[in-house]
Amino acid sequence: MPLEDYKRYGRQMISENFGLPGQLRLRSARVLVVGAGGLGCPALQYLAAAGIGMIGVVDPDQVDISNLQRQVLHTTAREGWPKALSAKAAMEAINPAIQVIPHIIFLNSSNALPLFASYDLILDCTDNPQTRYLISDACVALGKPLISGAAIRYDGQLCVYNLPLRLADSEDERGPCYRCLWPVPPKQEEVGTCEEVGVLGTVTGVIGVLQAQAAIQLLAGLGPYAPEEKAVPTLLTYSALGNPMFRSLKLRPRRKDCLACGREGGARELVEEGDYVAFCGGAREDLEETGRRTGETRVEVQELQRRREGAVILDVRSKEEFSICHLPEASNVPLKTLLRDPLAYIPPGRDMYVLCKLGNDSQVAAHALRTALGNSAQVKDVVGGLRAWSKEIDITFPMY
Ligand SMILES: Nc1ncnc2c1ncn2[C@@H]1O[C@H](COP(=O)(O)OP(=O)(O)OP(=O)(O)O)[C@@H](O)[C@H]1O
Repeated sequence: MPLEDYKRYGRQMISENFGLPGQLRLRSARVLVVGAGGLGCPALQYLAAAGIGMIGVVDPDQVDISNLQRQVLHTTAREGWPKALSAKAAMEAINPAIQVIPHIIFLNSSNALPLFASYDLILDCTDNPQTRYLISDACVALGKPLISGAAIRYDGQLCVYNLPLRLADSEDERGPCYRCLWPVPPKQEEVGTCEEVGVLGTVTGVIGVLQAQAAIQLLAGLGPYAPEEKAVPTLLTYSALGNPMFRSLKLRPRRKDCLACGREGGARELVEEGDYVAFCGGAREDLEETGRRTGETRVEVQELQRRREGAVILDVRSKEEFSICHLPEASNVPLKTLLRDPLAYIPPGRDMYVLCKLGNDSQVAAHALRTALGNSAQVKDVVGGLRAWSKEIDITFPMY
């Protein structure tokens, strides 16, 4: 190990059971982080600082100002950069001795297996169920441990899937995979993104750092991952507003009937079939094909602008979002409240325009209102929501 590394890593090397062997294991490790967003940034930051020899960063997205509240490797000056390159720049500024490999690609079933093959360990720092299933299946197919994080609103989760249980010998006994725990994907309407339902930067920070911590422990063989121990797979949940904030659940062993890890070659077949979007309920834009979007019942923001005077405008965002900004004529009934009793919100005989931030929730709300009314064209939803309004009608309207 180069002389300067003794100084750089001294504080962690003197920690009990870490030593020079621990540092050398980190130095020769290859870790792949999928997603350089809210979870990926803190995870990458600590992996880089700790001296992981080779770190791959997968993300096709570009840095946006709305990312900076939590995606701590990116900067205002790097707005518009590919996140993988921005992360690389930040990580190399912390630690120039490591190798950072940016992959500016969307992970899919064609590229996952060849990409994962060159790494020892995978971190899932993404934000959508189809990618989570794909990453887990690819890890099972290649026998790689998967450190998975998730965070939304004030809550987060951490789990190490496909965990080798006996690290000292070659017996390939492993803990459950993502599909063992979640054989059925969540319903689309239950999956909220950070953009839709919000997240605190510190919450993604806690979980991302815990992912890096699990990676370091696993690679250096510390604590529950020490070679003489038998690792116990657990699901750690974190709730910033909870008491206690952390809970740890011991996981059941692998499911014998798991489609991925329950049968030889199952995971590889799943990756090769590549049916992840359909498995998770189709692309969200599929709402367009369900018949909810028709010329008669969807209007562009220009039409809302023409008809806003005297019209009933129902804004179905949360009360917090409504308090940030709203059209002066609009009244607020959050989607969840509206869905409990849609009929209660319909003004007799007047046209109603349903509005939200992006134009997704308003479709769901308008559909519920029309169904309650017996398919009336009286209820219309506004394509593109307030984002379209702020782009096309009023550029001074705040967008968040
Ligand atoms: N299949 C995938 N391949 C590579 N990266 C992915 C994939 N799916 C998601 N990601 C990345 O994971 C990251 C998740 O970050 P985060 O949850 O903070 O959301 P975001 O998309 O950056 O922000 P927001 O939801 O606020 O728009 C994103 O940068 C996204 O591009």
